[in-house]
Amino acid sequence: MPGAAEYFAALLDDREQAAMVADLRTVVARAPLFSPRTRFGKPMSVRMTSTGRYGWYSDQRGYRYERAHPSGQPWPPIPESVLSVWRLLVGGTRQPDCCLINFYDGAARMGLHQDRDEADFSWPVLSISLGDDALFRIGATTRGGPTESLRLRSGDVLLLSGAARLAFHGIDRTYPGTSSLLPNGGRINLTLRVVD
Ligand SMILES: O=C(O)CCC(=O)C(=O)O
Ligand SMILES: [Fe+2]
Repeated sequence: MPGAAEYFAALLDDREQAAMVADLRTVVARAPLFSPRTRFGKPMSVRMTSTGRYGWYSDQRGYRYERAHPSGQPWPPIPESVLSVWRLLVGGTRQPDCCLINFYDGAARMGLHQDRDEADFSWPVLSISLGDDALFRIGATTRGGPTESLRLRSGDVLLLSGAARLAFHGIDRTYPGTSSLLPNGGRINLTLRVVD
């Protein structure tokens, strides 16, 4: 893995994962999942919503953070079960402003991209995987370089900091049926970021 990408395999035990999923159920009831569009107007295969002061959003005007869900309601607060992982790995000096919730059904994927809609790249990006396994690919900070693949499993946590903060990364596929955490299957990824 490049630079300072840190991988914590099975950091969350079954009980912690189940508690997180219960919290996320409450979130999605208030701020339903939606399919953002790319700048070309094509709906993304991943459905998403957010919690925190900001939510990540995309449409023909491009990638950005918004203060409200598309419904107009503010995003729900980031669940404590999720914040505690940030405190453990990043510390308590600052909280994340956004926890993006990505939901992948069996066909969803995410192309190689950098996370660069934030103001200060000295804060890491923390990513939590729940549900079905996924094939994560990570490369260098320039497009087109060599990449490495890693199978992310439920309860795994990834921290992209330092040289890895701007590494290109994406999800090539998920592996349906590899986890029983989510009753209807699929994969959830939580991405915590400091925005401004
Ligand atoms: O699903 C993942 O593991 C990665 C998600 C991601 O890269 C993002 O939302 O920016
Ligand atoms: Fe990303």
